[in-house]
Amino acid sequence: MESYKLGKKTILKFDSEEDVGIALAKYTAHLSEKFIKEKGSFSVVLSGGSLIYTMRFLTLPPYTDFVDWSKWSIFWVDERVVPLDDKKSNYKLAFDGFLSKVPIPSNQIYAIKDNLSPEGTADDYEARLHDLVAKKILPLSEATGFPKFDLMLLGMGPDGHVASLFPNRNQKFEKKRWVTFIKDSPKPPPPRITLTFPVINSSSEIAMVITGVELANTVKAVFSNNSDLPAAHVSAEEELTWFLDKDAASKLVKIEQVFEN
Ligand SMILES: O=C1O[C@H](COP(=O)(O)O)[C@@H](O)[C@H](O)[C@H]1O
Repeated sequence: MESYKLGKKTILKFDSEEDVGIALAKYTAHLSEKFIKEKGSFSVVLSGGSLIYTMRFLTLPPYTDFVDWSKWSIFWVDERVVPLDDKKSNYKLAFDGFLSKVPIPSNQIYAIKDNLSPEGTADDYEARLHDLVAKKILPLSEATGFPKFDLMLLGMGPDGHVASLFPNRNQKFEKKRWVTFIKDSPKPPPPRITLTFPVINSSSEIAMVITGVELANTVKAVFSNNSDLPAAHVSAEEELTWFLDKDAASKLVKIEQVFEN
């Protein structure tokens, strides 16, 4: 594994997707222990896509035994506005691949309400976050005033999108809302909701989990000078860690060069 760190950004490069998954499980379990010790709870925000498969090692020993799952709460950085049992639902993907295998209390799993319009779904999810803030279950960032999650686990699409913030759509410019919606996502299904950049970037820790050669050009573009791709706008209050396998990192001539840009 190669590791480069500058300020709040770390890039880790692994030999294989499996090595990324093993390291991601270790990292997540370590943060779970740290946050539970510090504040008694651990809020985790999931993406959909390939991330859930890469998280598979967390559902196996030793993590199944020593992680204090009772203190976890689960949110989604984006969700497709489809029924929760639809195979396109990010909730269903996470349930089948992760949540059904670990004992996180069901009342701490914050899925969308799946019987509303995209606008209504975004409003409802935002209102529920406000409610959690009012009940002091979710803190606000002192720096930004937006909700502060402990850990956000993000993937990236080949077009450089993160969450449901796409290159040629305006949602990525949203500065006030916590949750917004999109009705014409370039990647199906078209109706989605998404946390906004001010919320994403108020997270304590963010992991960008990127594997596969099909993302190599996008990784290179994200790390190039003045990239305007959504993934280039991700930052964290404490630490942003990029987990790359060697295929995803294959177009970076030298990893340390990304810090020179
Ligand atoms: O549509 C989505 O795509 C991204 C990236 O998915 P991947 O399969 O290329 O890893 C995902 O992060 C997002 O949550 C999802 O809704």
